[in-house]
Amino acid sequence: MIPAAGRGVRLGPGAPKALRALNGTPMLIHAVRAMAASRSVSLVVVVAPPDGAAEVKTLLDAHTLLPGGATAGSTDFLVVPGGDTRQESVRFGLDALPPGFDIVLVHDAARPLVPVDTVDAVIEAVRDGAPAVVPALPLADTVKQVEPASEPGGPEAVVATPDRSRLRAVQTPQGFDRAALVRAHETVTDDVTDDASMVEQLGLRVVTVPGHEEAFKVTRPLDLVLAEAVLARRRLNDGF
Ligand SMILES: Nc1ccn([C@@H]2O[C@H](COP(=O)(O)OP(=O)(O)OP(=O)(O)O)[C@@H](O)[C@H]2O)c(=O)n1
Ligand SMILES: C[C@](O)(CO)[C@H](O)COP(=O)(O)O
Repeated sequence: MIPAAGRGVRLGPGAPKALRALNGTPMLIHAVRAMAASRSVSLVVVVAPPDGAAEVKTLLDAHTLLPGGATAGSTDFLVVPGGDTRQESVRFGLDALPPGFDIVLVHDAARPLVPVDTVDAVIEAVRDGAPAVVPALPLADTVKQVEPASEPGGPEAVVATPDRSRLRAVQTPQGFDRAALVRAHETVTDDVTDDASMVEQLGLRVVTVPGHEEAFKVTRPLDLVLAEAVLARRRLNDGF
């Protein structure tokens, strides 16, 4: 499932983030291709901006989605309208998921360049029995815990420096046993930023697999520059 219903406020004014172009192709199309590149992915559910489902269907029809130039094959596509929060969008996607799919991957449209090996590693770990799996990377920076500033723009007091060796930055796709993910979305009411933390709240085991630096999230304007540079490098190295 690809939640793609966010506005992209941090990226600045413009179309919904997932529909903005990276080297001429909408970010969402890159993300769909990244997932469809896995032989294990047989259905992609795209959660579109609430009023953009028709536009997303048109885009999916207009682009080659599968590796090797195929336009149809073992991967099917479904588009559903999203909600006001990422959590709500994922729930709408889950509600629309047909029976017969026991493993669900949730992948941000905003991480369009995730390599297929990362996708496959997540699937493998769920198949091996983990109810929830997250790709994770060590942190490049030291992290500080702060108290909120007493006035807007004022200094924040540092209260702790967590042991960085035990912290991870997590990415998507996050992989789930479908029943665990559905239960998490039925049970957890806190507003959280990722699905794995909902499964954590059920007390189920969440494990990591190695993340990838190219699976970064396009969040701020500089990330667009980086994404286009990665695509240009791939074109040079791989010839596509
Ligand atoms: N109501 C929402 C909000 C977010 N998302 C999706 O969740 C993913 C991760 O969210 P993020 O990158 O934070 O996207 P935005 O919410 O669009 O970003 P911002 O907070 O800057 O507006 C994105 O693929 C985004 O489209 C979604 O499907 N529905
Ligand atoms: C799911 C996620 O991409 C994992 O890093 C992240 O939590 C999304 O958070 P955001 O607040 O929507 O950027």
